[in-house]
Amino acid sequence: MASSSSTPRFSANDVTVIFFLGGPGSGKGTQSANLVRDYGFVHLSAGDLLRAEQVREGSQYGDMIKTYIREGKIVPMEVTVALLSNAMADSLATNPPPAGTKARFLIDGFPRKLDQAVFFEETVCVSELVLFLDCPEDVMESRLLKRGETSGRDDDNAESIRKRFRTFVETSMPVVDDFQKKGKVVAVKATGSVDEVYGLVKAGIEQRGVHPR
Ligand SMILES: Nc1ncnc2c1ncn2[C@@H]1O[C@H](COP(=O)(O)OP(=O)(O)O)[C@@H](O)[C@H]1O
Ligand SMILES: O=c1ccn([C@@H]2O[C@H](COP(=O)(O)OP(=O)(O)O)[C@@H](O)[C@H]2O)c(=O)[nH]1
Ligand SMILES: [Mg+2]
Repeated sequence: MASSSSTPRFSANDVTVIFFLGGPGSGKGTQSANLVRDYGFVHLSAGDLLRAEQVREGSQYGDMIKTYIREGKIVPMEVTVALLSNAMADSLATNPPPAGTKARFLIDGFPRKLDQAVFFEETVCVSELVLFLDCPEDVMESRLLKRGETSGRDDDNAESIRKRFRTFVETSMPVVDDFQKKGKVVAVKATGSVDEVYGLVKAGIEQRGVHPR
């Protein structure tokens, strides 16, 4: 039987996609800001896009997203992949990369499940690298509880954090392990200060040929 093959919406010849993974509170959002500043990445946080969709007037997904996020569950991938794909298209239309350069997308907090990784790479774009922040749960927990004092996020509480950790171990780490087998992972120890972690991040990606822009 002929196998069906789809062409991704964006060619890896035109855009560079780096997935940015790590447990909740490992520092993805914080380090993303550094990477945007120094490497010209467009930062797309799957969680931020879902939270924006949750409160968007007229969204049919608002209640569903709210429940999934509070329970630390993974929103059905069609929703998240559509948000990411459309955000990439919007960015390319409104803020194209300098002539002769490829647009760089840093996709933060995605893919969190193996089927999302496969679906995204088949339909949107093949990734170049996976940057992984490796951080123990006790460190992530204390960061998240502190973040919860001001974030206003209804998943930054002890009960939701426990559920998010469970989802991360059971569902998201297998994605990292799969990309590891393909030789695509740059793993960084994320327990140091923000500056220390960033130093390791920079060294890791530059070793893979990603340089400041
Ligand atoms: N290296 C670090 N040391 C101490 N606190 C950190 C560090 N990196 C991030 N934080 C803080 O920890 C919390 C979680 O970081 P964040 O970047 O939002 O992580 P993630 O996006 O992976 O959940 C934030 O309040 C952030 O300010
Ligand atoms: O691809 C994704 C990314 C996020 N989420 C949901 O959004 C929440 C928050 O994700 P975010 O990346 O913002 O959390 P962080 O890791 O930064 O704390 C997750 O727990 C999930 O419920 C999801 O369903 N699919
Ligand atoms: Mg984040």
